[in-house]
Amino acid sequence: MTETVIEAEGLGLRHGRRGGWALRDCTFRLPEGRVCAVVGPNGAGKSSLLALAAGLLLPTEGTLRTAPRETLAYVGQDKPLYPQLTIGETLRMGRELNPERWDATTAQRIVEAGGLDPRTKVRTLSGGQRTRVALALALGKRPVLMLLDEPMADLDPLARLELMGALMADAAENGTSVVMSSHILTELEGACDHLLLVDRGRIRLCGPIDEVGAAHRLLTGPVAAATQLAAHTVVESRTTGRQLTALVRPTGPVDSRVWQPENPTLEEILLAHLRSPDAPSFTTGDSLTTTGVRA
Ligand SMILES: Nc1ncnc2c1ncn2[C@@H]1O[C@H](COP(=O)(O)OP(=O)(O)OP(=O)(O)O)[C@@H](O)[C@H]1O
Repeated sequence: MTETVIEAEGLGLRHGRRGGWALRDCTFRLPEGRVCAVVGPNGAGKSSLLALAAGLLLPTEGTLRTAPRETLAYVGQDKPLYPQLTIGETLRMGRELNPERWDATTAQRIVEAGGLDPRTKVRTLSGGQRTRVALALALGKRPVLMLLDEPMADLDPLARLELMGALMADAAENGTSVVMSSHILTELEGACDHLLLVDRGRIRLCGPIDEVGAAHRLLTGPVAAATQLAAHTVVESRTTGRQLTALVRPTGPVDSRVWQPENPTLEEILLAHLRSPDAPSFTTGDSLTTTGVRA
């Protein structure tokens, strides 16, 4: 079994004593070397989870273990950079703070690809340009685990493609584990191989994207045969006249004389779970087994 970069057990977080639970009962593990999409609606708990993983917040209950702090890179939504420094000075600071691991070539390449002059002050940069510098700084650290909170939100489509490509190439070349959040699945689909769906503070889906896809079927058949579905885990079912369409996790063979099975898209799987808050969660075996986080 591969090493683990994040392991949560019974993880819960309240923001402040009187706040509600931003996360509750979260148990999962993320194997090393994956590019994981953390998706979920606004307010689901994605940023809270990433901030916990980055060590910026402490759990209210349960545990969260990650790779050692000095091997993490975190880019939050607010992209904390020093506004009075130039881009060049920012990268030099990155090098000084990470003398052992700093990869100047990669950091510079990311900055140059955006046509940015290293003499430019950070405070004069646009939101998307700041994101680019923050990602250059994060990649330059040559981290074991990159935690990116909505990294693509303020990038134009070209910059998004280019930076996503750079991130993926880096992850593939160096085996970097990447965890990035978005509330727009299409932004991450294709780039990620692992999925974590967070909804109302709970983990609803967790596992390799291909396994999550393979575990679900979209069945269409007569309403009269609805009772047959009880043999499976029904995530969502909808009727149109006499026809029933259900997203299920089959627990055995499906009678193909009665049901027309299709492979749902990932978006269909996510939306069905979000529309059905009481549907059971799905976590692949490998996402639950405890192995201990790499020291
Ligand atoms: N500093 C804070 N103080 C109090 N409550 C907070 C704080 N930060 C987040 N919350 C609450 O915690 C819950 C989870 O918020 P979080 O920011 O983690 O969600 P999110 O999935 O990242 O949302 P979005 O997609 O909108 O960024 C929300 O109910 C939010 O109101």
